[in-house]
Amino acid sequence: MLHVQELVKVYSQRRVVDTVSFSLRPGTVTAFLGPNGAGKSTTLRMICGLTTPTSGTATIAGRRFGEWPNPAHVAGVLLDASAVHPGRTGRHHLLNAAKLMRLPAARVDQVLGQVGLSDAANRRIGKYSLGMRQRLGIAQALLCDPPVLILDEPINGLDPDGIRSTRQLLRGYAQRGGTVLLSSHVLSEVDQTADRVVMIGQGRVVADGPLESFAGPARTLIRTADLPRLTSALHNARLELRQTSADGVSVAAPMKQVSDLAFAARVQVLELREEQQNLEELFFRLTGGAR
Ligand SMILES: Nc1ncnc2c1ncn2[C@@H]1O[C@H](COP(=O)(O)OP(=O)(O)OP(=O)(O)O)[C@@H](O)[C@H]1O
Repeated sequence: MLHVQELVKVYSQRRVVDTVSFSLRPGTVTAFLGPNGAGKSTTLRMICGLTTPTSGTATIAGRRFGEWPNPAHVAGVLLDASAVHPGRTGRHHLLNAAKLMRLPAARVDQVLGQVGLSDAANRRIGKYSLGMRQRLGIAQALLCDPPVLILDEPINGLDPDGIRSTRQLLRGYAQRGGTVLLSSHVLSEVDQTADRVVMIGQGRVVADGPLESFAGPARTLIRTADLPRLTSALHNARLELRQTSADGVSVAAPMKQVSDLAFAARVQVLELREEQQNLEELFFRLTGGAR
């Protein structure tokens, strides 16, 4: 459905995108993940025909995106959620887009409902939060009900409710056979949304695989009123640990195991939670520390 083949972009003699290749199948959500400046947006812009590749090709359903007579029917794109007129209302903005695409006004209300913006539809975009603009951008990408969605950092700026509903929306879209490519620089943003991760660093794909293959060994953060007693119990269980604060340690074990050990050691637990996977650490692990 979407094929990226050896895409290269050189700016000022620097390869900001360096021989990037991947193919996406219908029915999947793929996260294009990498630190700031890794080359994600440039790759997405090349896929959408907004930036000319130095070499390589990107096709959607067999043709370059810009070669399709009605590209919005082939792929819905959200690259910059701030590129909207602040004086217009959300509904007005989408009605204009719908008119250009010869879609009925009723479709606008459908997509506004899909992204949870019905109540804010008649407010000026200038009064929208970043998260609301992101959702408006997703609504616009959905207007023609295209088989492919390409979204640059769509979860950035969303509140927890917005993240949850966007996840459900994208998962549902993929379950109905859609193909989603979304970029992010935060692993935890995409870990419940994506099936697959293509990770990019310094313009190169450094890893590509199912999401599960990216999860490192589970770690748990625990804070306690009696750290010496807890660390002694953790050492006895032969667990690797590192101190993170005056009263806390990070333990290389699942939360249940750490909780059981703390209980058995009879220490008072002040905080217990799974440690968030750190993208920088993950990136180092995947690249063998070479940057
Ligand atoms: N038009 C341009 N001219 C020169 N350099 C550019 C241009 N566009 C992007 N770059 C550079 O290319 C590199 C990759 O940028 P890109 O925006 O693709 O990264 P990104 O992974 O999307 O990062 P971010 O998450 O910060 O947007 C950066 O070093 C950026 O400064």
